[in-house]
Amino acid sequence: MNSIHALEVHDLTRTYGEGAGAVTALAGVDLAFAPGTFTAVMGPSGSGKSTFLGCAAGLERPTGGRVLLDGQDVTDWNENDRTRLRRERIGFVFQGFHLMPYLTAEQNVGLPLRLAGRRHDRARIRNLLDRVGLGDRARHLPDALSGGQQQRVAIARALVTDPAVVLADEPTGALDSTTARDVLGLLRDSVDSLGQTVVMVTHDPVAAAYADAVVFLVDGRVAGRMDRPSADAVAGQMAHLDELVGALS
Ligand SMILES: Nc1ncnc2c1ncn2[C@@H]1O[C@H](COP(=O)(O)OP(=O)(O)OP(=O)(O)O)[C@@H](O)[C@H]1O
Repeated sequence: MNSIHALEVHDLTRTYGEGAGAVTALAGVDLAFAPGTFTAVMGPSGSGKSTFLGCAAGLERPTGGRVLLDGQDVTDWNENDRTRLRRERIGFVFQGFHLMPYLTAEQNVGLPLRLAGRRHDRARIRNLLDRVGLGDRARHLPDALSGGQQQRVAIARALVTDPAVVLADEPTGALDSTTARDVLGLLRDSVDSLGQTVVMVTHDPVAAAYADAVVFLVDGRVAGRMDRPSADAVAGQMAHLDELVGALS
C-alpha cells in the first residue's frame, strides 16, 4: 500500500492582517488525502475553505505549518517553483470555468501542457475530451458551449498533466442540478477509472455525496469528518455546524 499522500497539510495556519484587526482563517489544520480518493471540504461561510485551497495550491503562503504534495514538502518553495508546481502537479476546476475564450476546447485542454513546456499530446487531449463526452466539440470555442460543457472542458484540462491532485472550488456552483450531476459524475469517474485524487470545496450536500469522505471546517479548524456521506447526513451535519460557528474559537 502506498503510504505517501497525494496532498497533506500539517498544522496549517493562516492569519490575515496584524494586531487587533488580525483574522485567523486557518487555526491549525491537519489533513491528508490518499491517492485515488475524492474528498469534499465543507463548512459555514468564512470557515477557511478557500484559504485552505489557496494554501494547498501554493497560491497563498501559510503563516505556519507545512504543505506536502506527493510526499514533497513544498511550503518554502519560491514563487517560480510554486508556479511550476501548479502547472505540472495540480489541476484546477473553478466555479466559473476559467477557459481561454479565444482557444478551442482542444487548445484549452492542451494549454497546461504548453505552459509546462510539454508536447501537445493530441491523442491524450482527444481521449480526455471523449471521456468527458465532448469528442465532437474539440474545435468549438467556449462561447459555443453550454456552461456544463465548458466545465467538462475544464475537467479535461485539469486532468491533462496527470496531476498529483485536482483542486475543485465549487465546481457545480454555476450549473443547474442535472448538469451538476454530470460534472460530479465525471470527477467521480476520474477517481474511479484514472486513480485521480480530487479535493472539492462545496456548499452543496448533494455534491458532497459524490465524494468518499467529507471534511468539515469551522472557524479555521477541522470540526469533523464523514465517510461514505449521503446528502441527507451532510445536510444534517452542516445545520449542526452552523450552530458551532464562533463557539470553537
Ligand atoms: N485576503 C483576506 N484578507 C483578510 N481576511 C481574509 C482574506 N481572505 C479571507 N479572509 C478571512 O478569512 C476567513 C476565512 O475565509 P475563507 O474565504 O477561507 O472562508 P470560506 O470558508 O471559503 O468562506 P465562503 O464559504 O464564504 O467562501 C474569513 O473570516 C475571511 O473574512
